[in-house]
Amino acid sequence: MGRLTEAAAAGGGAWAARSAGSPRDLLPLSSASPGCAATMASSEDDGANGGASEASDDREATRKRRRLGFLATAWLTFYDIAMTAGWLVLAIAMVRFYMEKGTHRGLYKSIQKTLKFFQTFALLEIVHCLIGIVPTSVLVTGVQVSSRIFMVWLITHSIKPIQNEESVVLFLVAWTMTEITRYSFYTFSLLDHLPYFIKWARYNFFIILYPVGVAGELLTIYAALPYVKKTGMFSIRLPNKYNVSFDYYYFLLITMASYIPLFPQLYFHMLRQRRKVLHGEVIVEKDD
Ligand SMILES: CCCCCCCCCCCCC[C@@H](O)CC(=O)SCCNC(=O)CCNC(=O)[C@H](O)C(C)(C)COP(=O)(O)OP(=O)(O)OC[C@H]1O[C@@H](n2cnc3c(N)ncnc32)[C@H](O)[C@@H]1OP(=O)(O)O
Repeated sequence: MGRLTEAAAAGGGAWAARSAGSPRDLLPLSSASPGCAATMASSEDDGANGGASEASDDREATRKRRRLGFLATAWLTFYDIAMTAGWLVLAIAMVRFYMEKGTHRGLYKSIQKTLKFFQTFALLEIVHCLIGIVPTSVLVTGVQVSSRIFMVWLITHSIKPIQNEESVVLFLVAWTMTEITRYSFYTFSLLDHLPYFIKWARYNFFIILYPVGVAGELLTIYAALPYVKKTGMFSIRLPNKYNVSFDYYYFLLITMASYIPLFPQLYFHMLRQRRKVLHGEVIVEKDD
């Protein structure tokens, strides 16, 4: 499935190799890595394999924490609790706003500070991958986080006339539901008390929320196009002393087009994670 997935697989493998050292841990569990053929083995139904699978989950979690080290675990626990709380505050603020005003107009303005703070704070996820305290691929996380930062700062914050578009509500709702589930999943996993419904939600909600979020993002960028064209914002015209030109309007068109190759990679990556985590499928890598 192309480069993002390969990088994700490489990231997972590197994590296992870096942090464990036993031959079993050196096996990357993610799908197709470069030079490897992947086959599916063993499967179990959602939650059906109760006892044995939970016991092995617990052992795996304990092993993982031991590998992580106290400081990294403490930091990630703090980070995940803070992020869960931040996105929960955002969800409550959105629901309250809508119940009080009965419209989405003005919603973005009322929650923008919290949104900007917590979404920008998510840049640390790239750092977590880079320093190796989480086994996620830098590339997958980088694409995910940078597209959000781009939406928050270079689109919604910078282009005031689009802040009341319905599409903004679409991605806000999709992001908020996803992040509450995702960060609480990480928190409870680190604390070794992961309720099954959170695990289920983490690996099922995205099936709907990802396309909804992407639709919201693309429609918002689309709505921004006329304004960007008219004002020439963030564009550099020739002639200038550096002899460089940049057209934000075309940049936005290219960004929208880049969703076509990139989004399916993220989506299929999550579908594979879902099969692995919920159905216990192990992707066995075979050397060529
Ligand atoms: C400058 C212009 C840029 C323009 C770019 C244009 C690109 C366009 C394409 C991008 C489209 C994105 C659109 C998007 O913004 C829309 C939405 O988000 S809509 C809402 C729905 N979204 C989702 O569901 C997002 C899901 N995404 C994710 O879950 C992650 O972001 C992702 C990086 C994709 C997940 O990757 P992965 O599955 O590999 O990681 P895991 O979360 O499973 O983590 C792997 C293991 O690491 C542990 N981990 C990770 N982070 C933590 C943490 N903070 N604390 C503790 N542990 C952590 C995790 O538990 C896993 O461990 P294990 O495997 O042992 O269980």
